[in-house]
Amino acid sequence: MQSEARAPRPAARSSSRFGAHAPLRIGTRGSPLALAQAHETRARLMRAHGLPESAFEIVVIKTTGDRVLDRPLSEIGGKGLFTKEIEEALLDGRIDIAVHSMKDMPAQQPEGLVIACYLEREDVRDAFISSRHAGIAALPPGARVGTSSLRRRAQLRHFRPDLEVVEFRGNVQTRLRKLAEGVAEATFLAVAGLRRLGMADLAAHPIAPEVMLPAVAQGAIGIEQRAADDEVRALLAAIDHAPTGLRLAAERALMAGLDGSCRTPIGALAELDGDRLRLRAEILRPDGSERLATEREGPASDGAAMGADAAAELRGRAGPGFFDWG
Ligand SMILES: NCc1[nH]cc(CCC(=O)O)c1CC(=O)O
Repeated sequence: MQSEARAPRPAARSSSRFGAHAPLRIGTRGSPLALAQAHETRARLMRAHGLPESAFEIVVIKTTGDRVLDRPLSEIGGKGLFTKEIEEALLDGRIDIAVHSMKDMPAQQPEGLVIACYLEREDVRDAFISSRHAGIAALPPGARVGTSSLRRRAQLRHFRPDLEVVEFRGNVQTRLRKLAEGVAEATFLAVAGLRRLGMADLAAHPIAPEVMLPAVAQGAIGIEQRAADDEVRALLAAIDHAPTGLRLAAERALMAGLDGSCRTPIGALAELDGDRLRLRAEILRPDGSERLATEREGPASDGAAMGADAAAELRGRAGPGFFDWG
């Protein structure tokens, strides 16, 4: 392959099945954020392996979550609203890898697929977005706040029960338009998504995790592949950020232990300090009337066990019906 011969750091992959004539097919949703993440993944692979852009093909796949825009995600139900169609394409061999916002990924992947590669995690915080107010505490009594996230809704109502929450769906651009139209006084967006979209200036008011603990895996991009595809596994190993994987192992084990989905208000954040990991976790009643929080600290390699243990504690304290609307 001529292009590889020209590369500054030729990868030891002369027998690779990928190249300009058989590009590595990268599956992604078509939203601006998803495309930005797919482009970032491609750029990292190009750099790590000295490959030209023509060695990759970006394949856009429409998911149920993209198709149904008039109802809250929590109502459509089912797991993996943003991932099912993409995973089918992976299993069918129509794509070779899939780039995901890990926040939107169910705790378990279908048989035959794995996430073995994470890009370095971005800022994990939510940003408070409003043209008139500087933060949750500054909102006038009874103000309307737009969000479609059960977690953000519950956390907000826990902190400010007077506020009215209105349903806010659609991608980042749609939500900002609704805000400009005055449908609500404020909304929330992940700092990470805004940065990836080149809209970091909108994230002027990040919210401390103590006030709004982020969603499991917020700010992390994961790359899914067929479990048996060793060539892809080796290719991706060069761009894997291991500390991010350790943090997500803890948070995703927590979610699995709580049977978490879009319908359960869960916040979680694992942070590394050297080889120690600290996991903070909380669950809330959907109306925000009660919040149960816990923490674990231990060796970074024990994240999954810590997540499972924290989940068991919270499940026990919550009892049945905790996640039902009260
Ligand atoms: N649920 C949609 C979604 N999935 C990932 C992000 C942001 C980027 C990230 O957290 O990695 C967003 C938008 C948002 O919550 O503001």
